[in-house]
Formats: sequence, C-alpha cells, structure tokens
Amino acid sequence: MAPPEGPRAPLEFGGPLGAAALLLLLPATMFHLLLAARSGPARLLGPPASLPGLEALWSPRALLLWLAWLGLQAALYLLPARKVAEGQELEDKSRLRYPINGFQALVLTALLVGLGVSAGLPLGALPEMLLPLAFVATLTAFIFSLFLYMKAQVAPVSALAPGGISGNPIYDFFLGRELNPRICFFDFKYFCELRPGLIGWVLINLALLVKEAELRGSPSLAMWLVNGFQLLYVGDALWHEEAILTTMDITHDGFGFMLAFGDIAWVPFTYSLQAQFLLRHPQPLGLPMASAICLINAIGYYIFRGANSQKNTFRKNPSDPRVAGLETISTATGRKLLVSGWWGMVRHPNYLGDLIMALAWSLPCGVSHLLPYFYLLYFTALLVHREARDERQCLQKYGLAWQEYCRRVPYRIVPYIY
Ligand SMILES: NC(=O)C1=CN([C@@H]2O[C@H](COP(=O)(O)OP(=O)(O)OC[C@H]3O[C@@H](n4cnc5c(N)ncnc54)[C@H](OP(=O)(O)O)[C@@H]3O)[C@@H](O)[C@H]2O)C=CC1
Ligand SMILES: CC(C)CCC[C@@H](C)[C@H]1CC=C2C3=C(CC[C@@]21C)[C@@]1(C)CC[C@H](O)C(C)(C)[C@@H]1CC3
Repeated sequence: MAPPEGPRAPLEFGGPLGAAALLLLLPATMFHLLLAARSGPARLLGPPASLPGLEALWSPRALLLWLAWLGLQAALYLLPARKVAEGQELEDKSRLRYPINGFQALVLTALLVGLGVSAGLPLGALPEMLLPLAFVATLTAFIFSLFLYMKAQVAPVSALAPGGISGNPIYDFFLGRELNPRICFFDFKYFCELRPGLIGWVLINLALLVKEAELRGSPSLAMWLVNGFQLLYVGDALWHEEAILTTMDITHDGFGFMLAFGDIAWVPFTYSLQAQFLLRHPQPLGLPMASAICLINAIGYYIFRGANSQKNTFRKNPSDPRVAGLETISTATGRKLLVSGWWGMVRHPNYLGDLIMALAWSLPCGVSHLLPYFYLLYFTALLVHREARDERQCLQKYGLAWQEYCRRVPYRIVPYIY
C-alpha cells in the first residue's frame, strides 16, 4: 500500500546509503567478534587471524538446532499466559493485546534444558557450533525481514511506522515498515525482542560455562560472574515483560532488518562475547576484585530497575502512592513528565544504570584485551544515538513542556558530564 502523504520522519543512520552499509557491516562485525574471541590474540581491531570457509559456516545440524529453538520458543509463547496486557494506544485508537508469559518461557526452557542434559544432551558442544548457528541466524534474519517487508506492502497505512515509510526499499527494509506485524495473536516484534535471542543468550553463556568446566575442571569465578550478571539482566527483562510495551522499539520503530537481526542474531552471539572470550582466555580474579565488580553491577541494576519501574508505574497510574508525591510538568497532550525522583537526576537514568552494568560485565575479563569491552563501547554509542532520537521525538510530542524539562534537568545520561 502507498505510504501516507505529508511530512515524513527525517532519515536516520545516514539514509539509504547508511542503511545499505549497515546491512553488511552488522553481520560482518558479529562474525569478526566471534572469530576474534576464539583466536589467540583476541584483537578487537585489525583483521581476524584466518577467515572461515563455507564448511565452517554451513552445517545442516546447526540449521536443525536453530529451527528447533525458534519452534520451541514460539510454542512457549503460545502457551496460556498468566496475564494478557494491552499495549499503548495506536493511531486508530485501538490497543493490541500481548501475552505475559516470558518468564514462564525462561523457566520452562531451563527445565527442558536440564532434562536434556540429564538425558545426555552435550551442552558443552554448543560453543563449537556458534559460528554455523550465527550463520543460520543471520540467514533467517534476512529472509524474515524480506517477509516482513512484503507483508507491509499489503498492510493498511495506519499500521505503518513513522520511520520506515521513506519510499526507498533498502532504507525501509532496514528500518522496518510495519509497526506491529502480526499473524492473529502472534506478534513478531514482541516475540523476537524478548524470546529466542534473549533466552538464547543466557543458554549460550551457560554452555560456555559448562565447556569451561569440562576443559579446566570447574568454571572460573570470572565466568560465574558474567553468567550471573547477564542471567539477572535477562530474568529481569522477562519478569518485567510488560514494561517493554512502552519502549521506543514497540511504540515507535518499525520491524525490519535492524531489529530482526538485532533480536535474533546480534543479541545472542555478540552479547555473549565476554563468556566466549573467557573460555579461551581465562582470567585470574580474586575475591576483593570480584566483590567490587558485584557492587558495581548492583549499583547499576538498582538505578536501571528503579528508573524503569518508576516511569512505568507513573505511566500506568500517576496516582499510585509510589509516584504520587513526585514533582511533574504538565504537557499539552494531557500526559505529565516526571521532574523529580530518578527522572529529575538526568533525562535518561535508566541508560546510566544499564551502562554501569555493562562495565561490570566486562571487568571480570581483566584489562589485558579490548575485545570484552566491545559491548560497553557499542552500547554507549547505541544509547547516545537512541537518546538523541528519543529527545527529538519528545520535543515533537511535548514541545514547550519538553524544553522546560530540559531546562530543569540539564544532563542527559551522566550527571554533570553528559
Ligand atoms: N541492552 C540493550 O541492548 C538495550 C537496552 N535498552 C534499555 O531499554 C530500556 C528502555 O529504553 P528506551 O525504550 O530507549 O527508552 P525509555 O524507557 O527511556 O523511554 C523513553 C520514553 O520515556 C518517556 N519519558 C521520558 N522522560 C520522561 C519523564 N521525565 N517522565 C515520564 N516519562 C518520560 C517518554 O515517552 P512517553 O512520554 O511517551 O511515555 C520517552 O519517549 C532502558 O533501560 C535501556 O537502557 C535499550 C536499548 C538496548
Ligand atoms: C544490531 C543493531 C546495532 C542494533 C540492534 C538493537 C537491538 C539489539 C536492541 C534495541 C533495543 C533492545 C532492547 C533490549 C535488547 C536489545 C535490543 C533488542 C532489551 C530487550 C534488553 C533487556 C532490557 O531489560 C530491556 C529494557 C527489556 C531491553 C529493551 C530494548
């Protein structure tokens, strides 16, 4: 269907050229990281020691395993949910409904994996399959994004996202045209954002821990910390699953290659980079340092969770006693903006907490290599860019009230610094 007339959102990521470059660069970066983590020098910058042939990338066993994983997560998504939540109001004033059973999917997956392992499933063999698994995940992301692009051609105009209707096929394929592509109750974006990739990430971490125990007798303290911190992060995301319904990805961004690849390939295979690194590059870690890193993670988590929960509670019910006493600014839309509490400290306190946790995930890997700090570097860039996008949208939405908020809360992410 033709895109709507009228003002269009400004092009992001350098427009069609930037999008075309990212289509190649993102998968290339992911494979570079996978190869670097298993190589001796583990260099973040510079070419990998050797390039894999097709036989190292393509494996029918990996394809089967990958399809079984997607099938399992889809089946768990379709199980009866403890709650069905309503999303934000859409342009046509309707609200979509979403099953809240992500945490249940995580627990059931853990039980199934536990059963499998006790029946002889070799979890420690998974790290050897990361390359072909990442390859089929990338192929799936391309094919799936093509399907999403075609599906959007026949979707009603009201179902399209503001950012993905430039009319340029490469740009729209990358950013995603349809806001909430679904087949019946199955919401592709919501499913992909929280299930196969996020749960896959902790499963890969666990497999790396098991492999380390096989190789060295027991997992290292550093490996335990990385596994524990990231499991907490994923468990928290699934426990607070409903909160994702107010994030930018669900309310504003279309579902195209960027999110499809990000969700199902980038997250599991690059977010597990620290554990991949530790398997081949063991790092000594004493108890005092480990305790300090735990404290950093706890501070980050406290800020991240406090800020996200405060905003969610406020958005759901501004007269909830937990947020009713906070200072606010009224906006012309009828919605208010918090100007005290976490959201009075900086304009994105949740990003600050997330970044502090990112640092804690890298520190167990020591300071001899830059590679395990990739997540921290990438994530800083992602959040700075995301913050700028969000500010633009908020200024458009709230106008003068947003300017007043920026005046009262001048720092974006880090108090007195940025
Ligand atoms: N690990 C990862 O790879 C990633 C993690 N994240 C994490 O996801 C979480 C969600 O991030 P994201 O969706 O980017 O953005 P936020 O959750 O920060 O949401 C931004 C929205 O919050 C509302 N808002 C902003 N300021 C205020 C205020 N003062 N009072 C009330 N509402 C306000 C506005 O929406 P409105 O007014 O319409 O409600 C704004 O558009 C973050 O914790 C982030 O760190 C994000 C990206 C990647
Ligand atoms: C591949 C590209 C460079 C960028 C892709 C970005 C995506 C990987 C991220 C965009 C927003 C995300 C969120 C989470 C994971 C990463 C992606 C998909 C999130 C689910 C992680 C867990 C958090 O608790 C959260 C708040 C639920 C996150 C929501 C945003």
